[in-house]
Amino acid sequence: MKLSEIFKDAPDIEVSGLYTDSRSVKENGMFFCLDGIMTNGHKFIKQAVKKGAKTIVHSEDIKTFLDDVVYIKVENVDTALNQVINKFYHYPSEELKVFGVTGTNGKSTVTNIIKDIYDHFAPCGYIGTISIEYKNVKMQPNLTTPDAIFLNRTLRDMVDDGVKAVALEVSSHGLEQHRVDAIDFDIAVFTNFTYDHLDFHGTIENYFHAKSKLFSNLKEDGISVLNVDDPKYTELANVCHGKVVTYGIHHECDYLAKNLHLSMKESSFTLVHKDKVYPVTTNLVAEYNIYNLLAAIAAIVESGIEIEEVLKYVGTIDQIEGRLEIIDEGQPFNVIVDFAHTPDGLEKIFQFATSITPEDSSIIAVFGSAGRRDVDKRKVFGEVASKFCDTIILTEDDPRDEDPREIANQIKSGIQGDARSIYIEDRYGAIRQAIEQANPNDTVLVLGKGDEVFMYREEGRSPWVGDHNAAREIIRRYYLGSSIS
Ligand SMILES: CC(=O)N[C@H]1[C@@H](OP(=O)(O)OP(=O)(O)OC[C@H]2O[C@@H](n3ccc(=O)[nH]c3=O)[C@H](O)[C@@H]2O)O[C@H](CO)[C@@H](O)[C@@H]1O[C@H](C)C(=O)N[C@@H](C)C(=O)N[C@H](CCC(=O)O)C(=O)O
Ligand SMILES: Nc1ncnc2c1ncn2[C@@H]1O[C@H](COP(=O)(O)OP(=O)(O)OP(=O)(O)O)[C@@H](O)[C@H]1O
Repeated sequence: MKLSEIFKDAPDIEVSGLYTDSRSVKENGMFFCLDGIMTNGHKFIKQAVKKGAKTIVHSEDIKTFLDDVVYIKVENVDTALNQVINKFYHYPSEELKVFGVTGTNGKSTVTNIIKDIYDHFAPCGYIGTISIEYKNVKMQPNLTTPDAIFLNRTLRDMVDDGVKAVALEVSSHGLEQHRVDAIDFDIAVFTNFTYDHLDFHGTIENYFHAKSKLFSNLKEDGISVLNVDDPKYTELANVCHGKVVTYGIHHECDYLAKNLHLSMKESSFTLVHKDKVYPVTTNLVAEYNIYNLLAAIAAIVESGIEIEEVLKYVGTIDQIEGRLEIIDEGQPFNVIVDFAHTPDGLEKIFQFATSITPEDSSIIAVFGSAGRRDVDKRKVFGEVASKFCDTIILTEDDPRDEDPREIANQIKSGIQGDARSIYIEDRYGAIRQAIEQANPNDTVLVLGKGDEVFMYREEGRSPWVGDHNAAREIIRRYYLGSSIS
């Protein structure tokens, strides 16, 4: 594309690509100087030019102008970037039905359910923590919500590949850092709001404000799908732009689940919508997943698909990797791998474990807490776990450059009552200990990493076998004593 097609009165030079990182700039690229947390893109103009940048978009004054480079000064580089992205990639999100899902917990689950169901009607993509997926493409993401350039390039690829809708996980970081400012959202979904990410946002108010941007910035004919049972519902409803629809279990709402029956294998409930009742049976288990399912059903129905059609597919939703993943190798006790990594997420999975574990049996939980992230939640993890668990095995979970034993001690400081806790640094060893000590009917919970097959250590991201693979292998090899196929 020509620079003159992007900026009025600019020279007629070719722009080959858009970049915010000087290290990845290519010949004839346009480099945007963003001010970040660690550093400032304005410092890397020389490097960007050396790598081939011919246009620099900046907001700060430039001391030395380099030859053969076009400098474009703007008021706000983030705003300019998002406007240019849309021109450069030809407004891809306007050609898609875009579902944006935000909230503390449940984003991956709700987006995956939306994709799973919507795919029955038209090809739907998914972008989030677990993967980036559409048609035959499946990629491992670096972030939950990708940076704006990558995100819009991917959406353009989706459109060109015939994809009609996308379910996008929208993190509070992504909202705060303008990663989704170029996206034309049709439906914005709110799951819930509890404590998380205060290391980044500083205060709970800032965290909520970041989340609420998805709804307050929605277009006039956009639709917000809100959890009526969440304490933040009213506050959020007040800032929503466009139509608001609600879902829930405990308050009157547009998509109401009543008469819940929950078991280890499936859940059923009566869905009340527009004075009609629909019996629903789903393979999703645990009450919080009823909320996730309601959010997805509401979003898809509001996007224009008949409710009767949508409900045909809720019984066979694909297992979402690492989310309440039941590991069944024939052992006489429950083993569940789950991505719970917030106090509320932990509480919810412990409640589920309590509901499936006989009173005279034990709940054994294996978990840690991430290094360099939300230090204050560690003690709370201990408090929550000790309310529900008989044995707590503390272990490493993305320690980064922190000492995992010190993190475990901070979790331990919250443990109260009779719960027994031990520390086994090696995560594989910790899972093995839990499985070897489990008695029939006990429940073993392996929490915090979900489907992740990497671990952030001091030296960076290193491979990890994955909790689900570790649990399966340990059950077969050490518990059942059979060889691995
Ligand atoms: C805290 C955070 O979100 N940081 C993101 C942010 O980094 P930053 O603001 O520190 O950027 P910076 O390093 O100061 O650099 C400023 C600018 O200079 C540029 N630069 C920098 C160095 C250089 O040599 N050349 C250069 O051009 C950078 O590309 C950037 O444009 O902008 C970067 C570029 O887009 C992101 O890669 C980076 O994500 C980091 C890697 C990250 O780990 N983010 C996590 C916390 C995150 O966003 N997580 C949420 C999900 C959370 C959840 O729900 O669990 C997510 O959406 O993934
Ligand atoms: N609706 C919910 N309410 C409370 N907890 C939930 C809910 N849905 C999922 N969880 C818990 O949170 C964990 C993470 O779920 P999920 O990956 O869907 O959330 P997320 O918001 O995408 O998290 P992240 O952005 O950190 O990946 C689950 O493994 C489960 O323990």
